[in-house]
Amino acid sequence: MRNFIERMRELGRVEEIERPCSTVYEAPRMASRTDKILFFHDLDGHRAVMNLLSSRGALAAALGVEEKDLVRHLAAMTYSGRVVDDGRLEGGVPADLSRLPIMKHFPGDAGRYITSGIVFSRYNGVENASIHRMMVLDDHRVVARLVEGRHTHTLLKAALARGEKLPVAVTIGTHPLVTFAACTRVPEGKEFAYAAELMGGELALRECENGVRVPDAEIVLEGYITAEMAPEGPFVDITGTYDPVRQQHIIEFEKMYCKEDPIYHGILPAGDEHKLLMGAPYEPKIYRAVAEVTTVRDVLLTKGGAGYLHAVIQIRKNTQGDAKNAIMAAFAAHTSLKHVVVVDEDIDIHDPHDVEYAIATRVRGDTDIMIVTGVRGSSLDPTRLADGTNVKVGVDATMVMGREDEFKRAEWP
Ligand SMILES: C=C(C)CCOP(=O)(O)O
Ligand SMILES: [Mn+2]
Repeated sequence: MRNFIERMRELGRVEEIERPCSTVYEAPRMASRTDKILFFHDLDGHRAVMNLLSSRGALAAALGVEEKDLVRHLAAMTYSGRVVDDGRLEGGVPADLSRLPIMKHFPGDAGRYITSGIVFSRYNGVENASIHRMMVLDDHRVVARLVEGRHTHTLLKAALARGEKLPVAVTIGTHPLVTFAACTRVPEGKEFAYAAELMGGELALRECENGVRVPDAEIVLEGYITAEMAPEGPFVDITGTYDPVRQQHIIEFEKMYCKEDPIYHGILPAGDEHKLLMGAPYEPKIYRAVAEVTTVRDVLLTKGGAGYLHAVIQIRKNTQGDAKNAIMAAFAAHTSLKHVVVVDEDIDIHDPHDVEYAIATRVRGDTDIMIVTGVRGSSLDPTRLADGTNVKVGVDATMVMGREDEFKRAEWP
């Protein structure tokens, strides 16, 4: 992470905050007003960064590609990087969360939340990595939101069924591409290989005392997810609304490992970094799925759609029904997706006005809108029903094939 910050410094993308700042609302509010990296030198006495990866430009820079090639580049990945064994993680001390500048973000949040913690777990030979929001209970315990049916939850269930706890190590302050890999729903056990591939081919891992392996990080918290539960939330998540209280599992930390003068990383809920990390990993997945049914050009999860619920897909139609097939492929690739608009190649998917123009001139409400009811939607969408189902809408905003001349915008020679 330090190398990445240094590179962003050279690009003029880091704002140094030398004055003392508070972890309660002040730092989160400052992060909401810029997409530059904020480097706090005194966040309640500690060093911390926010907005580490808060623009597509930053992600492209981290990957060493042009922004316009981002989705195509990611869609070509094969989850095939190499993991290098770097021995044991040394220097652990008893866990003490009071030594970290953990923030309270919004007034109605139930407490302080770790928002960038990657939960690495290992059970029965299967390893997983994913971010979970974690509400602090005391100096060594948090309660974590584990979405049912996802990998961490599945591994936990397997451990609990055998009367065991799930060994985990939570890292804070990793290279942003490692974080990006952890935010991607890869096939089971492929997170390290994907992170290594994104990083250029290799990723070194160290093993904690409980057997869990972790990449380089500013802070590592080692412990177990237990059978014990506690109320978690309310918490402002990706939509900027309060996600309600649920009973969730408690993580008990026994040890922590810190670099010298560690740099804590806080992700602002519903901020640009959160949107990028939660949404952008689905763009290549949707790209690949749509490529199976037609010629796909580009995919974007829009900021207005909370970076997570709305997709715009640019295709070149080969047959008249292609846009509808693309809609179905997208919903299958990202089950939390709610609304999707499919456009032609002449529409700039990064320009909301252009997308609206396509909707205005290429959509007939009776034939071009697909409504799917009773499907699994995002647990974070305020319109979901209690059973988790929701309604999805697909909009075919492409020209009718064979009648292109009637839809094409006039141009000067
Ligand atoms: C941050 C959370 C709770 C992940 C949301 O996952 P989803 O319900 O699958 O959209
Ligand atoms: Mn996984």
